[in-house]
Amino acid sequence: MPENKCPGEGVSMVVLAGGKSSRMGRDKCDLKIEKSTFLEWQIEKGRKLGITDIQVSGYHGEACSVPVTPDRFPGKGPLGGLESCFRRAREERVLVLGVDMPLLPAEELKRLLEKGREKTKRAMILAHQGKEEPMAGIYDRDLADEMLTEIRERKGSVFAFLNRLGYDLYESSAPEAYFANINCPEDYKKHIENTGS
Ligand SMILES: Nc1nc2c(ncn2[C@@H]2O[C@H](COP(=O)(O)OP(=O)(O)OP(=O)(O)O)[C@@H](O)[C@H]2O)c(=O)[nH]1
Repeated sequence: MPENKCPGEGVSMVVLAGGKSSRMGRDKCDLKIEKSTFLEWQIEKGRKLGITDIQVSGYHGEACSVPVTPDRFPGKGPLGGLESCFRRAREERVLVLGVDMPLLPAEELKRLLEKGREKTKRAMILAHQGKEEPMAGIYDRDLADEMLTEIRERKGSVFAFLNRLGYDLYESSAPEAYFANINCPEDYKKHIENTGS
């Protein structure tokens, strides 16, 4: 088979951008990194990978360069966001990326996409030094119904869902800083503001 030149071919993307941002005290999507907002910064990574079907999940703000999909069941957390977006995704596999992992480079997502082509389970998530990141993963679009069951009948925890489902890991050896979750003002100061980004 010829090598796939475009890493994002056959893949949709969902940027998770809902929730309360309660630890940050303001919407994390609107924080700045290199003159961009976190939200547009993450969307741009999908474009760089050649993904054309990109949705933003649950964003409460006004300006966004791609379609925003509201949560069908608000308050159900990230799984609720994914459930809504997966129903609209055009491709069978979906790259999921949290808005609060802005330091994860497109190159690392490219590797995840490549590894994801060999996945044996219906989801593959990124891991780093034993820490698993379900908000950076490749998921099958047809998981939407099972996600709905998880949020209707259980607590809707992403990890509980994945444990029930079974999932593959892509264990990354990239530098630790790439995996920073920017959740509170201290994280922002430490990883972005004070680094001159
Ligand atoms: N669509 C959608 N996304 C969510 C929801 N809750 C969290 N997220 C996203 O999931 C990722 C991880 O979110 P968390 O940091 O756990 O939660 P948060 O609400 O953003 O922040 P905290 O209130 O500080 O816990 C982020 O990309 C959020 O934007 C939700 O209810 N709907």
